[in-house]
Amino acid sequence: MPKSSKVWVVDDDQSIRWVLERALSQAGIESECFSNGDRLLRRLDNEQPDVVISDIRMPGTDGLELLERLTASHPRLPVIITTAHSDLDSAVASYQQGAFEYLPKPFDIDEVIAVTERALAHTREHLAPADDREDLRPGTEIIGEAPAMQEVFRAIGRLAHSNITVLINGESGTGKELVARALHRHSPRASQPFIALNMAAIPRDLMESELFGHEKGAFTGATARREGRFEQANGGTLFLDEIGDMPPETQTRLLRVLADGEFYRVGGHTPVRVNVRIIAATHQDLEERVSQGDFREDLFHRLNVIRIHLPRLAERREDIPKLMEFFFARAARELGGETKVLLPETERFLAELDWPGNVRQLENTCRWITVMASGREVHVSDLPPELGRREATAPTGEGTDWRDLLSHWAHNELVQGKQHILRAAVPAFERTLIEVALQHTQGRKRDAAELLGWGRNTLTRKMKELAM
Ligand SMILES: Nc1ncnc2c1ncn2[C@@H]1O[C@H](COP(=O)(O)OP(=O)(O)OP(=O)(O)O)[C@@H](O)[C@H]1O
Repeated sequence: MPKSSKVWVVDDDQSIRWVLERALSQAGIESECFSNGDRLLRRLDNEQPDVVISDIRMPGTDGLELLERLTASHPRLPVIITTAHSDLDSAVASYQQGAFEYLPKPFDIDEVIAVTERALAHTREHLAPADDREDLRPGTEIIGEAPAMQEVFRAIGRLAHSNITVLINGESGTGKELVARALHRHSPRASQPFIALNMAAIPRDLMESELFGHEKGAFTGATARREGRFEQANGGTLFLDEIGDMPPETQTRLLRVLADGEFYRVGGHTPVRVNVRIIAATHQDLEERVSQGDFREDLFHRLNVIRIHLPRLAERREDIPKLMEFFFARAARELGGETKVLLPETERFLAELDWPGNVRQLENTCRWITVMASGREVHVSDLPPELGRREATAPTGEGTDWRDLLSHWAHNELVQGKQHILRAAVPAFERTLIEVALQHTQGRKRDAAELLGWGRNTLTRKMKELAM
């Protein structure tokens, strides 16, 4: 049986040392605390712990430096890195330098104990972690302190050395492409191309040529030979977004390429060999699509090697303020003007919304506010009307001219890059007036037409057009 195990804890914050020491002792694990990395290193000359838990930021030798020295001198010693500054970079850096685990603060004590016990078991089995370190690459700008996002960061960190196929799941606008790019940037293929392709955006009959390219004369309009995305991504990563929308015949071809590592261009007879890492994403329930016969099961299993789930924004509301701060800074840079800041009540109001468009909707809202709000501080009344801010302003609606609301709406549509906005606005405008007139006349169309200033036939025709 193993001798009594010892965990060394390094943190410059005395209260954290106290909390950890107490929690470990309650779990029956012996520990010893150090206020900085240098002390621990000195002690290491004549003694050795079974596990080290170290903070990442400390005066003197910081967590990453300590980790580097420990992995060099004691490659089998598991080091758990903790950090209050939870960001993707520290997670990835920890794993790249060989950390056993990464724990963002404030931590869940049960999790700390569970991880420590795993690390102790690891030491007992004498399994050395892989020690092929890579340089840390610069910021990836994924904001996420919520536990679910920390899981995502850990997954990216753990996958940093691999070329494995990954399937990313999550609603539209949750950051799937961003995560795919981070996976690529932290992979051995980082210096090679990253090619993104959205299956939902490509017409079905062009999909195969888009993916695999075509030879000259392969079909009408194929006036020259064209490289497909697979060839462009050779050596790098191909990100297949909305994979659930891939038509069955393309699924079959994709499966073959994944199995054989080669394909034929459309109209071609010579096989083309490629080495491409696939990262796929979908907002759909692919298992469900498989069970309905809409997605090939064998392809699903090939893609579903590692799965990363991105939660809806409403499931990580605690990240909303940080995300907004980040998007305000970006919007000010891109669109000009000052960086907006939220007043506390505005922040509270925004943190409670549902955000069906997820992070993308939040980002667009920040752009909108940057252009539209007059002061630097953002009041609830400065928010776009479709966020339902009315309840939060004067309940009577007094002082809110509908033309202001309409103009807010139109600005918002244009900021989002929409076109032909009259097509959406005019029917909505007519529908609203018709509904109100009908309410006033208890549904009598003849009278409602009168109130609107139309003939009865015009009203009937309009209602039909508007499917009312
Ligand atoms: N955690 C995050 N931190 C910072 N920016 C983010 C984050 N998540 C998403 N974004 C930003 O939000 C926008 C939408 O993200 P992205 O395109 O990655 O979403 P998606 O899930 O791929 O959407 P879709 O399925 O509609 O293509 C992008 O501008 C992205 O940079």
